[in-house]
Parts: sequence; structure tokens; C-alpha cells
Amino acid sequence: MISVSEARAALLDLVSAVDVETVPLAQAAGRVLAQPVTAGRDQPPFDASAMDGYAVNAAEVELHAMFKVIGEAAAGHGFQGRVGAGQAVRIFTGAPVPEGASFVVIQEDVDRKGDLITITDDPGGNANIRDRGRDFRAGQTVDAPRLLRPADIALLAAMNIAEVPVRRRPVVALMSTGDELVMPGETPGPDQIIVSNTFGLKAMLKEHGAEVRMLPIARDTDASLRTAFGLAHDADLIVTIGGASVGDHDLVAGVAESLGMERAFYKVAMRPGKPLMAGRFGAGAMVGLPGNPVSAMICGRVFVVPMLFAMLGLPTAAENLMSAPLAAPLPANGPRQHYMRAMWKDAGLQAFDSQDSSLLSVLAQAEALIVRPPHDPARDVGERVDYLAI
Ligand SMILES: Nc1nc2c(c(=O)[nH]1)N[C@H]1C(S)=C(S)[C@@H](COP(=O)(O)OP(=O)(O)OC[C@H]3O[C@@H](n4cnc5c(N)ncnc54)[C@H](O)[C@@H]3O)O[C@H]1N2
Ligand code: MOO
Repeated sequence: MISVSEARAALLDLVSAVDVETVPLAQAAGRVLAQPVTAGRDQPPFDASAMDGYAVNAAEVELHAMFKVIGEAAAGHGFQGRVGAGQAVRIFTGAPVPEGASFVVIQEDVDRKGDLITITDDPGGNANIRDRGRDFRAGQTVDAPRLLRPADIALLAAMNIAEVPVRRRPVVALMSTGDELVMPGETPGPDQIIVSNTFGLKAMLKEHGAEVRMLPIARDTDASLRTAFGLAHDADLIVTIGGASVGDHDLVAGVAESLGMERAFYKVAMRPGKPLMAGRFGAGAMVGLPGNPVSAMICGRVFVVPMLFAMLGLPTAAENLMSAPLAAPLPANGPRQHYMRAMWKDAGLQAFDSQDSSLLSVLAQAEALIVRPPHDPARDVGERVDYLAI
């Protein structure tokens, strides 16, 4: 059995960054920027008023000063003339500050009668002007790789970047295997259960940028598994679920190998998730997840998500572990790295009593996975432990 970090390294080795495609800006949210993009303009492109008021020469601003209003500057409609001595231009937020003006007195500080304004309240020292290029300048870049969040999309829009180079979504084919499985909504036979892992993993991998194809459930026969693998041949990554252990009906590895899968490893010293396997498969890779639902989901989070990051060109240097105090003691750990379902209590983490790898109801309540290294000694309340947010 190899360690979790050896498995992680081997899995990352099986994949490489997928190619780049260009998408319209409106479809770029949640995608990974693949090349730096550069602003073609300054923002704001002119000195702009930050407030509604009157644009005047700053040198003339003082309490009781009077000005003659000679025109108007609105957003999208600048004032074409020049503001001279004793003159003001009515101005609105976002409008270009006219030539000759260097201060915007907000309208609340002014008394207006006809064309004349008087400053009636101390306007303070803030000119209420956003200088040209204050947000960004032409030539400024947004660096890649970068997962594009809503704020990035707004920034790219302001930079006038209508087409965005992003990594293509890696195609992941998900295959559940087992005679006992039926789809949600179907009527299970007396010995059957509802397939859950493909749905949970689809949600997880989609959230992390994959295009997920759900294959039909493969039955526990060579022929059925072969057919299902055949449907996945063009995927970047094939993820099978179940049939990974040592039972007479655990056929996945044998069939995959007969179809050309070159095994990289089998079995990882982790709990849950021990019977994990992986290898190169055609132009892509295959990961065989254990069937127990919690094992499949945790292996998805610990291994398949970082593989997606690698395919998307995102950094994968280290597992993003955080640390927190324990709210309840933990017994000593065994020889496998244990991912314990836990929840927050009194600003610390408390592991659930039952850690069985079949309990989706516990996983669904869990807010974190406490990560216990192999042979970690018993831990007391208040001691810090590593955890993964989920
Ligand atoms: N003699 C041994 N038996 C087992 C070992 C072992 O080392 N020696 N390992 C155990 C561990 S640990 C795990 S994990 C499981 C993994 O087994 P498989 O990957 O072969 O999974 P299955 O047997 O197909 O299924 C296990 C369990 O999960 C249910 N399942 C499977 N797929 C799905 C799905 N897509 N959705 C919902 N539930 C699913 C299945 O019905 C079984 O109950 O092996 C142990 N045994
Ligand atoms: O290692 Mo298994 O994944 O405990 O359920």
C-alpha cells in the first residue's frame, strides 16, 4: 500500500493541462483563465466625478464662495467648454470633469438660485474626483492561471475583454458498477439500492470545472463493463465506482487492464478509500474509486478534485489543509491516514461517533474532514488537528 501523498503524486502524474479555448465573457465565470489578458484602456478613461454636485476650480473653493453655472456634465455626456474663474458646471456621478475644473462640490453643500450657487457648508478637502486610470491602466494584466470569480468577470468586462481564453472543461466519464444499483426514481428489487455515488461525484466534479458524463450503470459482468468503458473512450478521465475490492464480483481492474489500462497503483493507506486504483488509459487516465459511498466521495475530494485542478492548469502543489482545535478527544489512529467526518462545536471540531464508510447521512452533516496521519496518537480537547473543509 502506498501513502496518500504518494498516491496523490502518482495521480497528478497521470494528467496534464487540457487545451485552451476562447469563450464569450458571459460564459467565462467559473472557468480557468489560461493566458494573461491585458486591459486595452484606462478606467476611468477620464477624470470622473464621484458625486452629484458642481465642478469648479479647487483654488476657488471656500465657504460662501459664489459661482455661475454655465452648463452641465452628465454620465455619457461631457461638458464641451472650459470652466473659468467664478464658473461652475452642474455635474453628475460618472461624468467627465470638464477642463478647468478640479473639484466637485457636492450639491448638499450648495445653495442654488437660478444660475448662481453659493457654497453654504464646508466642502472638506476631498475633491470628489476619480482620476483617470485610478482603477486600472491600459496594459495592466490579469494573470493566468486564475479561477474566474464574479468579480474577475466584472473586471474583464471593464477592461473590454469580450472573449476570454480559458481551459476547456476536462471531460470526466463517471461509471457506477454493480448489479445491486438502480437509478433514483426507479423501483429497486428486494436486493437492490439506489445509486448515489455518481450523483454526488457529478455534483462535486462539476463544481470544480469538469464536464461530467454519467455512463449507464455497468453490471457485474465483463461484457457490461466493456460496453460502459467503450462509451467513455474519449474522456480525459474515466472514474469508475465500486468493484474495486477483492470480491469475486469486483471485476473493474481486470476489465480495464484487458482494455489497455496501465495500472499505476492499487491500494492506498487511507481510511476510507483503501481499494483505490489508477492508471493510464488510452490518451487519458482512469481512477477506480471504492464503492462505499463515503469512500467514493472522500477519494473524489482528496484525489479527483486535485486531478481536475491539474487538468485546468491550476496549482496543485500542496493539499490545502487547515488547522483547528478539537472540541472532543480522539482515540489513537491506526496505520492508515484517516479522514474523519466532523462538525464544528464550540469553535473546535468534533468527529462523529460513527465513521463507517457507508453513512452518507453522516457525511452530509459533516462540515470538515479531520485528517489524521497514520499512527497519530490519541488527542485531547484543545489540541490542534489538520482538517479539510468540505
Ligand atoms: N475481504 C475484503 N473485503 C473488503 C475489503 C478488503 O480489503 N477485503 N475492503 C473493503 C473496503 S475498505 C471497501 S471501500 C469496499 C470497496 O469495495 P468495492 O470498491 O469493490 O465496492 P463494491 O463492493 O462494489 O461496493 C461496496 C458498497 O458500496 C455500495 N455501492 C457501490 N457502488 C455504489 C454506488 N455507485 N452508489 C451507491 N452505493 C454503491 C455497494 O452496494 C456496497 O454496499 O470493499 C470492502 N470489502
Ligand atoms: O476503505 Mo473503505 O473505503 O473503508 O470503506
